[in-house]
Amino acid sequence: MYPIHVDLSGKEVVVAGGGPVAYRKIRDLLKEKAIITVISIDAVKEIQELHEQSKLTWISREVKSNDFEKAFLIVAATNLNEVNAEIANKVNENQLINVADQTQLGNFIIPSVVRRGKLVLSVSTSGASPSLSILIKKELQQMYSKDYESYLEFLFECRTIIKNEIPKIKRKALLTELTDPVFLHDVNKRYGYKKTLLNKKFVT
Ligand SMILES: C[C@@]1(CC(=O)O)C2=NC(=C\c3[nH]c(c(CCC(=O)O)c3CC(=O)O)Cc3[nH]c(c(CC(=O)O)c3CCC(=O)O)/C=C3\N/C(=C\2)[C@@H](CCC(=O)O)[C@]3(C)CC(=O)O)/[C@H]1CCC(=O)O
Ligand SMILES: NC(=O)c1ccc[n+]([C@@H]2O[C@H](COP(=O)([O-])OP(=O)(O)OC[C@H]3O[C@@H](n4cnc5c(N)ncnc54)[C@H](O)[C@@H]3O)[C@@H](O)[C@H]2O)c1
Repeated sequence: MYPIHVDLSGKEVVVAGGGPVAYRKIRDLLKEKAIITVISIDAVKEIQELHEQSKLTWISREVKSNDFEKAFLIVAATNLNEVNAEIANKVNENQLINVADQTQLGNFIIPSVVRRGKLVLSVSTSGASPSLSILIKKELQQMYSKDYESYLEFLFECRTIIKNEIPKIKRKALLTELTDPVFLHDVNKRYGYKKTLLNKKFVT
């Protein structure tokens, strides 16, 4: 599987099933500002509440074959193997589909994720062991402190200045210099560096 990070804002997502597994996926999809429709005979109370708050649309019935036509991304998470398999069979080859109980029938896997602002660390075992993914995620949570969030903002700001203001030939060295670990914890060093960078822009 080819790992990519996809922008789901404003995209139509259809989730089949309304149990705890569907809800876990929905919670993360909502953070991505996807437009979510849940089609499920019944649904856990969290999904019902999200529907009442107009944060998603829950249609309370069995899935039908044309429910998925307009979806950019589909999650098949009913508790029935044959229903999930039928959904995978119906979608067209340009749609993204995750099948919660039969990975091989879908074309993407949902990883375990650690977020530190712009830093996104995602772990997958290619379906071999979700439990190991969770364990590795916890190790990464320990290794990558919350400091990374503001550090990434600093890196982003500096890189934007470098890309916009510094001639191409000088960029690579500056971009490499930026990843010096000294900037991770020392906010004053970040401030100093940014000032130097802004000065450089006028002399180059
Ligand atoms: C990471 C995470 C993302 C998420 O779902 O948000 C995720 N599973 C999580 C939790 C979890 N899943 C399971 C348990 C029980 C313990 C265990 O069995 O180990 C727990 C633990 C718990 O619930 O605490 C059981 C399980 N999972 C799958 C099957 C079906 C099968 O294997 O065929 C079964 C057996 C069902 C049964 O018994 O019938 C399938 C998949 N689960 C995946 C992802 C994909 C592979 C990821 C990878 O490549 O590693 C994949 C292939 C499909 C997919 O969903 O894309 C999320 C952790 C979020 C976090 O906390 O970070
Ligand atoms: N991928 C994962 O991370 C993972 C983890 C654990 C379990 N699973 C698998 O995911 C599936 C769902 O787990 P769960 O605990 O949420 O199950 P669940 O039984 O709690 O919920 C199933 C949902 O599917 C709905 N449903 C059933 N048939 C339907 C149909 N024809 N049309 C529409 N909705 C229908 C039910 O109303 C219910 O809301 C199971 O097959 C389980 O083995 C996947």
